[in-house]
Amino acid sequence: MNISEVLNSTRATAQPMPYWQQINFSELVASSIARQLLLACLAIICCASFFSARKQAPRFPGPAGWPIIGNLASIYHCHAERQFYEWAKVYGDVIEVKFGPMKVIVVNSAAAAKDIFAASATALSSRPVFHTFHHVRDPSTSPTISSVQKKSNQKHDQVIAGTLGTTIGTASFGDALKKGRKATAAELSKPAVKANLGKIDLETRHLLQELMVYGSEGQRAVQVSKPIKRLTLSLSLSICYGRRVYLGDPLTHDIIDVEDEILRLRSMTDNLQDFIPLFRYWPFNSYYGKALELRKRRDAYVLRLNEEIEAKIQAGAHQDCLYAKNMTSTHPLPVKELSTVLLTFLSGGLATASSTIHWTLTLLATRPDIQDTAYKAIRSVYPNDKQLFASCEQDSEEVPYISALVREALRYYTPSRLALPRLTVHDVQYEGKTIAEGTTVILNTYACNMDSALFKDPGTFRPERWLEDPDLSIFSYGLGYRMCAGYTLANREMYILIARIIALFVIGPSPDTDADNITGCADAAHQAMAPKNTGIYFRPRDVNQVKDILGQGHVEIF
Ligand code: HEM
Repeated sequence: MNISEVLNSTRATAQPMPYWQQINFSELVASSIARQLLLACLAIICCASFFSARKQAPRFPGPAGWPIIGNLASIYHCHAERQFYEWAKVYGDVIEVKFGPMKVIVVNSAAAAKDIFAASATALSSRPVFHTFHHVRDPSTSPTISSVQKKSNQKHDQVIAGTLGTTIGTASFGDALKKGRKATAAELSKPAVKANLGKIDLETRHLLQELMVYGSEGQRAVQVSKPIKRLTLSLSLSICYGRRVYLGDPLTHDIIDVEDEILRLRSMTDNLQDFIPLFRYWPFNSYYGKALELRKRRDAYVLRLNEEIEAKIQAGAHQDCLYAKNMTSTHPLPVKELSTVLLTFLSGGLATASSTIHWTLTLLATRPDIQDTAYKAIRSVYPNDKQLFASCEQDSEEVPYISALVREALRYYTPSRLALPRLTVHDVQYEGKTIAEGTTVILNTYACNMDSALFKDPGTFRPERWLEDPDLSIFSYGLGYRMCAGYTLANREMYILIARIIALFVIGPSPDTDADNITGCADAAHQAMAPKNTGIYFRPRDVNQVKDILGQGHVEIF
């Protein structure tokens, strides 16, 4: 057979068959049955969720949700706090929404927050447990073991929460929490903060020096996000381990980045797999690998910090710090409780205090009028910078306008806009309705801080409101039993830093600076809301005076 014959014979055999002959009836029947079965299953799931939603009539009003996903489509990856705030205008202060199949109560007004979180404080003393943060399916029993999961030989019942230590803010109610809270509260009390004023002095001087150097004495805009985070991290580490951190050290960046990513995994509105199990089996889902990697990196630096300080203590070369105090105490905390306290310090204020400082500087950059008022207020109390810097050792805040400015920044920007979710351990009654035991409750701190029944013109940034009425409530630190434990430290740190920056520099915006509390956010769904890192100018009011005052502290920033 020659080539043309071969081609002809192939063509002959490749003649298209009649359509009806091509149909494989057995495959068709099988695939259509499979398709119908799939459709039937979906229909059953939809009906079941629809009817179960109807059967358990919601005790609190709220927007209608979709089957399976509930209201997640309206709050995923966007400003959920704003969406809840808008829904509250339609349905009332306390609303019920669905995160997948899970019922969640969201509290959106100052009055309701006080009634529920303050009046029923012990009933709201726990935190819910989430799949990504607390439990991840054991890979040995999982049908979808990813390569990352296979590689790791750790126990997988807990991922982030099962690191060398756990934090107070994520712990469920129980004896361990009570002990951890007691130990942490002691280290964050007023006297403890007073004992650490010298550390706040040093760390704020360090930041001022960085603003001079990185900003070429006011010639260049400074990307302030990392320097501010370094400050808050270094403060925590010097309190806990007697060691400081520098931006030139990769460890600093590692801790800042890991803690930031961990907070992202804790966002209630950004982790669909926490509420819709189907997403845990989506083959391209990277959350599991991410969670394991973060845990590994966090364990590595906690271990490194512990080993370092132990070696220093043995060599007698350590600074005064919590770790050393515990080791030499007659009644030391057990290792687990100590780890909880240390890790709580490390992660507690890192993002929240940093974003409040960052927002305040962003606002000031766009509001020279507020800068002027603040500068005059400082000068009326401290005629020169030496007096201002020496006042750091004082126990009180002597410039009321600066206290009011920080408070207004906490209110208007509300860095932790949905606080941290709570879990009820008893039924809670509110206006004749019941929030049942075991319900997840969210305090919309943003909505409470924007409540027009409490604040006149809530959408306006106006520090004076706190001078007119110093007893106004603020919700940025949460409320009740699990309220923020670190607010005294955070307030002191922010007051000292902001007063010093305003005294030394004129703050200016870069072209993209956006101080709006919604459009200016770097990430709409982050657990700690920070502004975009657009760059800010810090022009020394008097270069020689700044060098003189900073030179007195001998701060090395590298
Ligand atoms: C501007 C700075 C800060 C803000 C806005 C802030 C905000 C919050 C919020 C909203 C909560 C949840 C409260 C609730 O559930 O009602 C919280 C909890 C907590 N914060 Fe802060 N925080 C800040 C700084 C700090 C600092 C500096 C520390 C410690 C170093 C800290 C330690 C804690 C702890 C331990 C909890 C958990 C309390 C518990 O669950 O019992 N915070 N914070």
